[in-house]
Amino acid sequence: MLEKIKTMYNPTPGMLPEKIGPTVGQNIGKITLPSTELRFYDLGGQRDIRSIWPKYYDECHAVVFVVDACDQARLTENWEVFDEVLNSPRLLNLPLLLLANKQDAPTSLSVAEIRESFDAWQRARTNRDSDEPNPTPSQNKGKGKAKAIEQEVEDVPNEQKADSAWDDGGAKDERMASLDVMGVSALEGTGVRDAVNWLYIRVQNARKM
Ligand SMILES: Nc1nc2c(ncn2[C@@H]2O[C@H](COP(=O)(O)OP(=O)(O)OP(=O)(O)O)[C@@H](O)[C@H]2O)c(=O)[nH]1
Ligand SMILES: [Mg+2]
Repeated sequence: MLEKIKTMYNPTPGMLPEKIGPTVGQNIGKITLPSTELRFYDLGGQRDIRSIWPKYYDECHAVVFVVDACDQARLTENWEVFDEVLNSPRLLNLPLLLLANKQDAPTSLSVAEIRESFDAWQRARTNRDSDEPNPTPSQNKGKGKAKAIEQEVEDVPNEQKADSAWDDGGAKDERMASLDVMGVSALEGTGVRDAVNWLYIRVQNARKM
């Protein structure tokens, strides 16, 4: 994606798709637009590399999350990761764009399907969460209700506790309602200018506020 952006906006083209390997660490790119320079930090998506993402959160002005719209088998994993990004307090007020990549491929999910997949994943999680504090009578025997609830609270990982204690004033819900999803093909370049324009406008607007 970043290499395509470089090719489309810079005098020196970015790497050709066949030369691109998995991103280990970061790739940096810069494009110049009227009265603005956009600097991109492309971070690898592999599991072990994701832990470096938060190191970039304080400095960035917008986030673009690229999903492989052909890889349906990994969508659940994808949404788990995306949800973490979405809920990172340090990113909460920044422009966030979800890109459904590989729109050139016949098997790719459309923007509408990607959005629906995320919504469905969220609904399933909400249902799961509301089902959880429901121990079976045999599990509950002798413990009493209060004990059972206490146990559940203890089971919540520390990170999650901090997260739920943190009051975002409804910002998460607002973000979900206004989440922008766009279709792109990093291979063919379709949708890439729309995505860059989106970033350009949103970053400029955020600056004015
Ligand atoms: N058909 C199609 N294939 C693509 C497109 N973009 C990337 N690919 C292919 O998908 C594979 C992974 O591409 P990468 O650019 O390495 O993906 P990435 O998201 O940067 O992966 P990491 O760097 O590991 O995070 C490669 O085989 C690419 O050729 C696209 O728009 N269309
Ligand atoms: Mg990469």
